[in-house]
Amino acid sequence: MVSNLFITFEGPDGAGKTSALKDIVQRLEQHNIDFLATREPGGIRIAENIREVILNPAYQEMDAHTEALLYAAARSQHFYEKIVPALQSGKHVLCDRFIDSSLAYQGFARALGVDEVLSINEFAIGKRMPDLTIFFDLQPQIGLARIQANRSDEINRLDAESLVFHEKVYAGYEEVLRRYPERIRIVDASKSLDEVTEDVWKILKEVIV
Ligand SMILES: Nc1ncnc2c1ncn2[C@@H]1O[C@H](COP(=O)(O)OP(=O)(O)O)[C@@H](O)[C@H]1O
Ligand SMILES: Cc1cn([C@H]2C[C@H](O)[C@@H](COP(=O)(O)OP(=O)(O)O)O2)c(=O)[nH]c1=O
Repeated sequence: MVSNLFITFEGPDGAGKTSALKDIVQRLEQHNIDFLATREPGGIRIAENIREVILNPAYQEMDAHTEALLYAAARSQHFYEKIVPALQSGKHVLCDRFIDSSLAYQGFARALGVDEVLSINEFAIGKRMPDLTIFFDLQPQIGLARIQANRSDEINRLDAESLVFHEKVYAGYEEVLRRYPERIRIVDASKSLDEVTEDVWKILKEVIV
Protein backbone atom coordinates (compact mmCIF):
# COMPACT_ATOMS: atom_id res chain seq x y z
CA MET A 1 0.00 0.00 0.00
CA VAL A 2 1.44 3.38 -1.01
CA SER A 3 1.24 6.41 1.23
CA ASN A 4 -0.68 9.44 0.01
CA LEU A 5 0.94 11.51 -2.69
CA PHE A 6 1.18 15.13 -3.78
CA ILE A 7 0.62 15.11 -7.55
CA THR A 8 0.74 18.11 -9.90
CA PHE A 9 -0.41 18.63 -13.49
CA GLU A 10 1.80 20.88 -15.59
CA GLY A 11 2.12 22.04 -19.17
CA PRO A 12 1.50 24.89 -21.58
CA ASP A 13 -1.78 26.84 -21.70
CA GLY A 14 -4.48 24.87 -23.52
CA ALA A 15 -2.74 21.50 -23.05
CA GLY A 16 -5.89 20.02 -21.48
CA LYS A 17 -4.84 19.81 -17.81
CA THR A 18 -8.07 21.22 -16.44
CA SER A 19 -10.24 19.05 -18.73
CA ALA A 20 -8.31 15.86 -17.92
CA LEU A 21 -8.34 16.60 -14.18
CA LYS A 22 -12.15 16.87 -14.28
CA ASP A 23 -12.38 13.37 -15.80
CA ILE A 24 -9.77 11.98 -13.39
CA VAL A 25 -11.75 13.36 -10.43
CA GLN A 26 -14.77 11.29 -11.54
CA ARG A 27 -12.68 8.14 -11.81
CA LEU A 28 -11.10 8.66 -8.39
CA GLU A 29 -14.57 9.11 -6.90
CA GLN A 30 -15.77 5.90 -8.56
CA HIS A 31 -12.82 4.08 -6.96
CA ASN A 32 -13.55 5.59 -3.53
CA ILE A 33 -10.11 7.13 -3.32
CA ASP A 34 -9.60 9.80 -0.68
CA PHE A 35 -8.26 12.84 -2.53
CA LEU A 36 -8.35 16.60 -2.85
CA ALA A 37 -8.30 18.28 -6.26
CA THR A 38 -7.28 21.91 -6.38
CA ARG A 39 -5.67 24.48 -8.64
CA GLU A 40 -3.17 27.32 -8.82
CA PRO A 41 -3.22 30.21 -8.70
CA GLY A 42 -6.24 29.94 -6.42
CA GLY A 43 -7.78 27.09 -4.52
CA ILE A 44 -8.69 29.15 -1.42
CA ARG A 45 -10.18 32.63 -1.12
CA ILE A 46 -7.00 34.65 -0.50
CA ALA A 47 -5.26 33.00 -3.45
CA GLU A 48 -8.35 33.34 -5.67
CA ASN A 49 -8.23 37.07 -4.93
CA ILE A 50 -4.53 37.21 -5.79
CA ARG A 51 -5.40 35.29 -9.00
CA GLU A 52 -7.84 38.06 -9.97
CA VAL A 53 -4.99 40.56 -9.73
CA ILE A 54 -2.35 38.46 -11.52
CA LEU A 55 -4.50 37.36 -14.46
CA ASN A 56 -6.49 40.56 -15.01
CA PRO A 57 -5.81 41.47 -18.68
CA ALA A 58 -6.16 45.18 -17.75
CA TYR A 59 -2.93 45.11 -15.68
CA GLN A 60 -0.52 45.33 -18.61
CA GLU A 61 1.96 47.33 -16.50
CA MET A 62 2.64 44.43 -14.09
CA ASP A 63 6.37 43.95 -13.56
CA ALA A 64 7.74 40.41 -13.89
CA HIS A 65 9.08 40.47 -10.30
CA THR A 66 5.66 41.47 -8.98
CA GLU A 67 4.11 38.66 -11.01
CA ALA A 68 6.56 36.07 -9.62
CA LEU A 69 6.03 37.27 -6.02
CA LEU A 70 2.23 37.23 -6.37
CA TYR A 71 2.29 33.65 -7.67
CA ALA A 72 4.57 32.70 -4.77
CA ALA A 73 2.30 34.47 -2.25
CA ALA A 74 -0.79 32.73 -3.60
CA ARG A 75 1.10 29.41 -3.50
CA SER A 76 2.22 29.89 0.09
CA GLN A 77 -1.28 30.54 1.42
CA HIS A 78 -2.79 27.72 -0.68
CA PHE A 79 -0.07 25.31 0.40
CA TYR A 80 -0.31 25.93 4.15
CA GLU A 81 -4.07 26.44 4.29
CA LYS A 82 -5.20 23.62 2.01
CA ILE A 83 -2.53 21.27 0.63
CA VAL A 84 -0.57 20.50 3.79
CA PRO A 85 -3.65 19.77 5.95
CA ALA A 86 -5.04 17.48 3.22
CA LEU A 87 -1.77 15.57 2.98
CA GLN A 88 -1.60 15.35 6.78
CA SER A 89 -5.10 13.90 6.87
CA GLY A 90 -4.00 11.12 4.49
CA LYS A 91 -5.55 12.39 1.24
CA HIS A 92 -3.84 12.33 -2.13
CA VAL A 93 -3.62 15.87 -3.47
CA LEU A 94 -3.95 16.63 -7.18
CA CYS A 95 -3.08 20.20 -8.09
CA ASP A 96 -3.60 21.86 -11.50
CA ARG A 97 -0.24 23.72 -11.79
CA PHE A 98 2.30 24.31 -9.00
CA ILE A 99 5.92 25.40 -8.63
CA ASP A 100 7.07 24.18 -12.08
CA SER A 101 4.72 26.74 -13.67
CA SER A 102 6.62 29.51 -11.86
CA LEU A 103 9.98 28.07 -12.93
CA ALA A 104 8.88 27.85 -16.59
CA TYR A 105 6.79 31.05 -16.89
CA GLN A 106 8.50 33.49 -14.52
CA GLY A 107 11.96 31.92 -14.20
CA PHE A 108 12.54 31.10 -17.85
CA ALA A 109 10.00 32.87 -20.07
CA ARG A 110 10.09 36.15 -18.10
CA ALA A 111 13.86 35.68 -17.76
CA LEU A 112 13.96 36.23 -13.98
CA GLY A 113 16.16 33.13 -13.64
CA VAL A 114 15.03 29.62 -12.72
CA ASP A 115 17.25 29.55 -9.60
CA GLU A 116 16.02 32.97 -8.45
CA VAL A 117 12.37 31.94 -8.80
CA LEU A 118 13.10 28.62 -7.10
CA SER A 119 14.55 30.53 -4.18
CA ILE A 120 11.52 32.81 -3.64
CA ASN A 121 9.35 29.70 -3.81
CA GLU A 122 11.48 27.99 -1.19
CA PHE A 123 10.79 31.00 1.01
CA ALA A 124 7.07 30.60 0.23
CA ILE A 125 6.66 26.86 0.80
CA GLY A 126 9.95 25.40 2.05
CA LYS A 127 11.65 22.63 0.15
CA ARG A 128 8.59 20.40 -0.31
CA MET A 129 8.27 19.44 -3.98
CA PRO A 130 5.52 17.32 -5.57
CA ASP A 131 5.97 13.55 -5.37
CA LEU A 132 4.79 13.14 -8.95
CA THR A 133 4.26 15.64 -11.76
CA ILE A 134 2.40 14.83 -14.96
CA PHE A 135 3.61 17.02 -17.82
CA PHE A 136 1.07 17.58 -20.61
CA ASP A 137 3.34 17.80 -23.61
CA LEU A 138 1.90 20.00 -26.37
CA GLN A 139 3.39 22.46 -28.83
CA PRO A 140 2.31 25.93 -27.64
CA GLN A 141 0.71 26.95 -30.93
CA ILE A 142 -1.71 24.01 -30.66
CA GLY A 143 -2.65 24.96 -27.09
CA LEU A 144 -3.23 28.57 -28.08
CA ALA A 145 -5.32 27.48 -31.08
CA ARG A 146 -7.49 25.37 -28.74
CA ILE A 147 -8.04 28.36 -26.46
CA GLN A 148 -8.84 30.63 -29.43
CA ALA A 149 -11.26 28.04 -30.84
CA ASN A 150 -13.21 28.09 -27.60
CA ARG A 151 -13.54 31.79 -26.91
CA SER A 152 -16.02 31.15 -24.10
CA ASP A 153 -12.98 30.10 -21.99
CA GLU A 154 -11.50 32.94 -19.96
CA ILE A 155 -8.63 34.55 -21.95
CA ASN A 156 -6.35 35.82 -19.20
CA ARG A 157 -3.31 38.13 -19.18
CA LEU A 158 -0.90 35.23 -19.75
CA ASP A 159 -2.98 33.46 -22.44
CA ALA A 160 -2.94 36.78 -24.29
CA GLU A 161 0.89 36.83 -24.46
CA SER A 162 2.61 36.30 -27.83
CA LEU A 163 3.44 32.93 -29.36
CA VAL A 164 7.13 33.82 -28.79
CA PHE A 165 6.41 34.04 -25.04
CA HIS A 166 4.60 30.69 -25.06
CA GLU A 167 7.50 29.12 -26.97
CA LYS A 168 9.80 30.33 -24.18
CA VAL A 169 7.43 28.77 -21.63
CA TYR A 170 7.77 25.46 -23.48
CA ALA A 171 11.57 25.80 -23.44
CA GLY A 172 11.26 26.56 -19.71
CA TYR A 173 9.42 23.30 -19.16
CA GLU A 174 12.18 21.48 -21.08
CA GLU A 175 14.63 22.92 -18.54
CA VAL A 176 12.35 21.81 -15.67
CA LEU A 177 12.23 18.28 -17.19
CA ARG A 178 16.03 18.23 -17.31
CA ARG A 179 16.25 19.29 -13.63
CA TYR A 180 13.67 16.91 -12.19
CA PRO A 181 13.51 13.77 -14.40
CA GLU A 182 12.85 11.50 -11.39
CA ARG A 183 9.48 13.00 -10.47
CA ILE A 184 8.07 14.02 -13.88
CA ARG A 185 6.09 11.75 -16.23
CA ILE A 186 5.21 12.97 -19.72
CA VAL A 187 1.90 12.45 -21.53
CA ASP A 188 1.33 13.26 -25.20
CA ALA A 189 -1.33 15.98 -24.90
CA SER A 190 -1.89 16.21 -28.67
CA LYS A 191 -4.11 13.12 -28.50
CA SER A 192 -7.88 13.26 -27.96
CA LEU A 193 -9.07 14.18 -24.46
CA ASP A 194 -10.25 10.59 -23.87
CA GLU A 195 -6.84 9.20 -24.81
CA VAL A 196 -5.01 11.77 -22.68
CA THR A 197 -7.24 11.01 -19.68
CA GLU A 198 -6.58 7.30 -20.20
CA ASP A 199 -2.80 7.87 -20.28
CA VAL A 200 -2.94 9.95 -17.09
CA TRP A 201 -5.13 7.31 -15.44
CA LYS A 202 -2.60 4.58 -16.32
CA ILE A 203 0.14 6.55 -14.54
CA LEU A 204 -2.07 7.20 -11.49
CA LYS A 205 -3.09 3.54 -11.32
CA GLU A 206 0.58 2.59 -10.97
CA VAL A 207 0.92 4.73 -7.86
CA ILE A 208 -2.38 5.27 -6.11
CA VAL A 209 -5.23 3.01 -7.23
N1 LIG B 1 -7.08 16.58 -25.92
C1 LIG B 1 -7.75 17.65 -26.38
N2 LIG B 1 -7.97 17.81 -27.70
C2 LIG B 1 -8.61 18.92 -28.17
N3 LIG B 1 -9.09 19.93 -27.39
C3 LIG B 1 -8.88 19.82 -26.06
C4 LIG B 1 -8.22 18.68 -25.48
N4 LIG B 1 -8.16 18.85 -24.14
C5 LIG B 1 -8.76 20.03 -23.89
N5 LIG B 1 -9.22 20.61 -25.02
C6 LIG B 1 -9.87 21.93 -25.17
O1 LIG B 1 -8.81 22.88 -25.17
C7 LIG B 1 -9.13 24.00 -24.36
C8 LIG B 1 -8.12 24.13 -23.22
O2 LIG B 1 -8.28 23.02 -22.35
P1 LIG B 1 -7.98 23.12 -20.80
O3 LIG B 1 -8.36 21.81 -20.19
O4 LIG B 1 -8.59 24.35 -20.24
O5 LIG B 1 -6.38 23.28 -20.84
P2 LIG B 1 -5.37 23.78 -19.72
O6 LIG B 1 -6.04 23.62 -18.39
O7 LIG B 1 -4.18 22.90 -19.87
O8 LIG B 1 -5.06 25.21 -20.08
C9 LIG B 1 -10.56 23.78 -23.89
O9 LIG B 1 -11.41 24.49 -24.77
C10 LIG B 1 -10.77 22.28 -23.99
O10 LIG B 1 -12.11 21.96 -24.28
C1 LIG C 1 0.70 28.67 -11.07
C2 LIG C 1 1.26 29.57 -12.14
C3 LIG C 1 0.51 29.87 -13.27
N1 LIG C 1 1.02 30.68 -14.22
C4 LIG C 1 0.20 31.03 -15.39
C5 LIG C 1 -0.11 29.90 -16.32
C6 LIG C 1 -1.43 30.27 -16.91
O1 LIG C 1 -1.20 31.07 -18.05
C7 LIG C 1 -2.08 31.10 -15.82
C8 LIG C 1 -3.13 30.32 -15.04
O2 LIG C 1 -4.27 30.47 -15.70
P1 LIG C 1 -5.30 29.28 -15.86
O3 LIG C 1 -6.52 29.84 -16.49
O4 LIG C 1 -5.46 28.54 -14.58
O5 LIG C 1 -4.52 28.46 -16.95
P2 LIG C 1 -4.51 26.93 -17.28
O6 LIG C 1 -5.94 26.54 -17.53
O7 LIG C 1 -3.62 26.86 -18.51
O8 LIG C 1 -3.88 26.26 -16.10
O9 LIG C 1 -1.06 31.49 -14.92
C9 LIG C 1 2.28 31.25 -14.09
O10 LIG C 1 2.72 32.01 -14.96
N2 LIG C 1 3.03 30.95 -12.98
C10 LIG C 1 2.57 30.14 -12.00
O11 LIG C 1 3.28 29.90 -10.99
